[in-house]
Amino acid sequence: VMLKGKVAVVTGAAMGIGQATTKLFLQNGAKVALLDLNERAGKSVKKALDEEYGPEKTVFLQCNVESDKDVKDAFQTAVKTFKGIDIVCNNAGILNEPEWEKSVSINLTGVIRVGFVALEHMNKLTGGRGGVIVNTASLAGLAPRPVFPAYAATKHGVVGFTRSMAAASDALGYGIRFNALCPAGVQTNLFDAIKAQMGQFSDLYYLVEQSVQKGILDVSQVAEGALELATDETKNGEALILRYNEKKYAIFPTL
Ligand SMILES: NC(=O)C1=CN([C@@H]2O[C@H](COP(=O)(O)OP(=O)(O)OC[C@H]3O[C@@H](n4cnc5c(N)ncnc54)[C@H](O)[C@@H]3O)[C@@H](O)[C@H]2O)C=CC1
Ligand SMILES: CCCCCC(=O)/C=C/C=C\C/C=C\C/C=C\CCCC(=O)O
Repeated sequence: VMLKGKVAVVTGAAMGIGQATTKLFLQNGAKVALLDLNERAGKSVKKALDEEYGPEKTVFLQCNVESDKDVKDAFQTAVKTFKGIDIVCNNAGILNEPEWEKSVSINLTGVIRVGFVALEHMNKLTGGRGGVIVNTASLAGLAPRPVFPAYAATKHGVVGFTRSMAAASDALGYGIRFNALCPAGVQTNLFDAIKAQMGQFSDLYYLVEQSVQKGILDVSQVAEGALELATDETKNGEALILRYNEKKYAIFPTL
């Protein structure tokens, strides 16, 4: 129970990596506010979690990370319900090359929006109790990926935002750690829909097939990575790379 007494907010919590992270955090004693656009899936997950952990451990809040009002309202309700926030998993994301502007809006603008709203509540300088923000980027945030360039751009943005906020937090004394999770392919709905979502790059689908042949991650492995970044107090401004049978921290050039 590494998270006893802690309160977490997870975006994109209704499915995939967000749902697995929510479950692992609950198993470790945290209370979790589940934020997701998909109300039906969110309510159904909440119902299942109520049976396993008790209704007081979670709250589901419908929230579109593209909406300032939704995000502010959801954080306010989470703080009121659980008396503060210690951990935020900024995880909601899509992969849709034809709708690249929407991808930027959710994957990058949404992560920045949620990060800044979280900061208002968690910043030690303004009455918060500090904590940690784990942003779900991707391996596509660290290396070029011809199979989905716009998605890769959003994820590079997430890594850059995370590392910059970590440095700002250090310099200003927010008491908040910022880390990025960088997984390779993970078995989720997003992964299953990949070919159609590649749009004009779908001729490169064979590269995805080649990569997948080596193996693909389970959501539980990514959730373990999120837990490590959330609990290891020595990690700030780090990017944790998760690949099939491999886990390591990214080494960045000092410029
Ligand atoms: N599946 C994979 O291979 C990998 C996924 N990732 C990243 O992990 C994160 C989670 O992805 P998965 O679990 O695979 O996807 P998923 O599609 O299984 O789940 C994503 C969740 O985010 C929610 N969501 C989508 N747009 C939203 C919005 N505007 N506001 C609030 N919630 C929204 C969805 O309703 C869904 O519940 C994403 O950021 C994705 O880019 C990173 C590396 C690999
Ligand atoms: C290796 C990049 C992993 C990016 C993972 C991600 O964020 C979403 C992936 C969704 C589906 C595809 C899954 C695995 C294979 C992905 C990319 C293969 C890249 C091949 C290449 O660019 O050479």
